[in-house]
Amino acid sequence: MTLTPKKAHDSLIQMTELVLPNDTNTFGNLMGGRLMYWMDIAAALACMKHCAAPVVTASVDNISFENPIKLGNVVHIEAIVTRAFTTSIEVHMKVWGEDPVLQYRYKSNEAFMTFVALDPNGKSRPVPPVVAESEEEKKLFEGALRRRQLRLILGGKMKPADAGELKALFYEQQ
Ligand SMILES: CCCCCCCCCCCCCCCC(=O)SCCNC(=O)CCNC(=O)[C@H](O)C(C)(C)COP(=O)(O)OP(=O)(O)OC[C@H]1O[C@@H](n2cnc3c(N)ncnc32)[C@H](O)[C@@H]1OP(=O)(O)O
Repeated sequence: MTLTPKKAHDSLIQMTELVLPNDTNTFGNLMGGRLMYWMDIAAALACMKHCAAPVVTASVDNISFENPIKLGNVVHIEAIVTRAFTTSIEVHMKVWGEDPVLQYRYKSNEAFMTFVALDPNGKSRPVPPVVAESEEEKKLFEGALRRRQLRLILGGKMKPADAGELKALFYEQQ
């Protein structure tokens, strides 16, 4: 089956949330788990925009929380697909906090998640290729193959010996 390629930019999701008391820990900061929940939804919506099918989260790459987000601050999440493989799609997310009174933004974190598209029987189904246009989209597209190999090795789905893209980074061609 040949699927029509779609622009990365057309998948963009911008989500805004307000940090309320029920979202925070005892320090008055947004709980990491609540942020990951919002990121999961934003990323899934970007994937669904891309592939027009239900998706499930297959994996979440490393997430580092650079700055706490305070009670009463705003969370901005941008999610965009970077590359599609056969049935899976990688999504890149950027997260900022914002003080809505003092009106400044600060970076919270960045992350990659991978989703798999499902057919009506719950089986994985093919997804359209991604067309990367901007310099940033091209850079993300280009790195996606290496990130995929790394996460499949860590997830026990690929043997390190088969990770050609990663090996090319570390070994010179003979
Ligand atoms: C009633 C209808 C409503 C419809 C309207 C829906 C509305 C919806 C709104 C959604 C908004 C919220 C969305 C939240 C989404 C969740 O939170 S979903 C819940 C959490 N996730 C899960 O439960 C998923 C559980 N895992 C699985 O089902 C299966 O392991 C998976 C992910 C489908 C993969 O299955 P598998 O048999 O291992 O598949 P396999 O054929 O080997 O590989 C398929 C693809 O998965 C990739 N893959 C497998 N493992 C990994 C891994 N660890 N890392 C990366 N990729 C992997 C493979 O590389 C392969 O990719 P391609 O090479 O085809 O591109």
